[in-house]
Amino acid sequence: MDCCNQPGLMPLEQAQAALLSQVSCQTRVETITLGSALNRILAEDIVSPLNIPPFNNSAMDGYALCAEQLPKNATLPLAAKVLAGDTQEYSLADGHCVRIMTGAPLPQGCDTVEMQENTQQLGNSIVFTQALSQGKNVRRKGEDVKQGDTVISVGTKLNASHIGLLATLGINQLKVQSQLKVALLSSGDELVAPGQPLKHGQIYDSNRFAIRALLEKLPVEIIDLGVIPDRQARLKKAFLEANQSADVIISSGGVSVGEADYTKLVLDELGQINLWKLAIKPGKPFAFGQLSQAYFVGLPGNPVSAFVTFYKLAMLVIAKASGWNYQAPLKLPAYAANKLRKSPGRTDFQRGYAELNSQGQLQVSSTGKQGSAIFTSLSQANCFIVLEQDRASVEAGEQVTIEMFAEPVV
Ligand SMILES: Nc1nc2c(c(=O)[nH]1)N[C@H]1C(S)=C(S)[C@@H](COP(=O)(O)OP(=O)(O)OC[C@H]3O[C@@H](n4cnc5c(N)ncnc54)[C@H](O)[C@@H]3O)O[C@H]1N2
Ligand code: MOO
Repeated sequence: MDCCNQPGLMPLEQAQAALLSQVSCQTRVETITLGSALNRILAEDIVSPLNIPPFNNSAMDGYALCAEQLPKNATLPLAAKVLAGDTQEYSLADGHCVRIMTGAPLPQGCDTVEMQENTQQLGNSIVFTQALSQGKNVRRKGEDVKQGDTVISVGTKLNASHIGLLATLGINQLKVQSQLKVALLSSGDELVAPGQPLKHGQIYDSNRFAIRALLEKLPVEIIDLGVIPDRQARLKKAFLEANQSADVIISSGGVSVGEADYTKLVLDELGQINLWKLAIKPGKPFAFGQLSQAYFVGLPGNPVSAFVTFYKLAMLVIAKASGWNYQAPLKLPAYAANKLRKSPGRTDFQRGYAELNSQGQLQVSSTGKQGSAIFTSLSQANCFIVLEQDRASVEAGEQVTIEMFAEPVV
C-alpha cells in the first residue's frame, strides 16, 4: 500500500450520490429566442405544433403520378409543373403526370414520384422506363413528427441538432433555465497568471484557465475571481464575495492537509463544508459543502486532479443546480494496446487515446505519464481509461473500460 491508498477512501459513486442528494435547482425559467438557445437548458417539453413534413412532398426532381396498376414503359401526358414553394394546391387530372421538384407539394391524386433519370420526354408526354413502385419518393405529411408529439424533453441541453429541429417546427420562443452563476478562483501563493514572468518557486495558474474553458461550454455565467493568495483574510474576503454573487463557487487548491491549506478553516466559518478523500486517482482530496447562499466545490490543486474532479463531480453539481438532465459519458470496452501501471486501492482515470486497430477492434493506448500534474497526457487523450478500484496493472491485450470524453471536454 502506498501513501495514497489508505483504507477508508470514499468510492466515487458514493460521493456523486451525496452531491446529488444535497443539490437542488437554483435557476429560474426565462423565455429566449431560438437564436440564443444553443447550450441552454430547456425548461419545458417541446410539443410539436405541426406535422413534419407539413404536407406530402417530393423527395426527388422528377414526375409525380398515380402509379396504381401502371405497367413499365407507361407513357403519360404532362399536365403541369410544381416547384418547391408553390403555395397553390394542385389536383392531378386522371391519366396524367406532373413535373415536380424536390420539396414541392405532391398534387392531390398523386401517390408516387419517379426520378427524372428513369424517364424520357416524348413531346409533351413522359415515358416511365422503369417498373414503378407505388409510394416511392414521397415524403408523407407527419412522417417525421406528428402534431402533438413531444420531441425534446424538459432538462435537455440544446445542441445544434435540437436547434435545427426547433427551427423546423417554426418555434422561435422557448422557455429555458436562467444561467447558473459560477464563481471561479485559484488559491496558492505560487501561482502567477500566464503572460507574467516567473520567479523561482512560482508556476503558472493553469487550473483557472482549464476550468474556465470547461465552464465556457456550459450554460453558466462565470465570475472569475482570479488567484487568491494563501492568506486567511484574503481567502475569507474572496469566499464572502463569491457567496454573495454566485450559485456555485469552484476553487482549486488547498483541500489536502498542507500547512497553507486554509480553505477548510475559512469555509467552516461561512458554512458547512466536508473534506472528502475519494477513492479515485487523480483527485483524492475534494471538498463540497454549502455556504449561506452558494454551493462550494473545492477541487484539488494538481491540474489533472482538478480537471478530473471537475468532470466527475463538479459537473453533477452544475447540472443539478441548473435543471439539466445530464447524461453520464459513454463507457465502452476496449483492448489495452500497452501495459497500464496501477496500484490497487483507488479507481484510476488514466488518460488514453482510443481508436480502431487494423482488425477493427477498439483499442486504447496510454497517452504517456499519468501523474496528477502531467497535463500533456491529458491534452493528447480522447478518453479516460477507467481502471477499477481493486484492479492492479493491466497487460497489453487485456480488456478495460474506457469513457469517451463528452461535453464539456470536447
Ligand atoms: N500529506 C499529504 N499531502 C498531499 C496529499 C495527502 O493526502 N496527504 N494529497 C496529495 C494529492 S493526491 C493532491 S491532488 C494534492 C492536492 O492538494 P491541494 O488541493 O491542497 O492543493 P495545493 O497543495 O494547493 O496544490 C497541489 C499542487 O497543485 C499545484 N497547483 C495548485 N493550484 C494550481 C493552479 N491553479 N494551477 C496550476 N497548479 C496548481 C500546486 O502548486 C501544487 O503543486 O495534495 C497532495 N498532497
Ligand atoms: O489525487 Mo492526487 O489528485 O493523486 O494527485
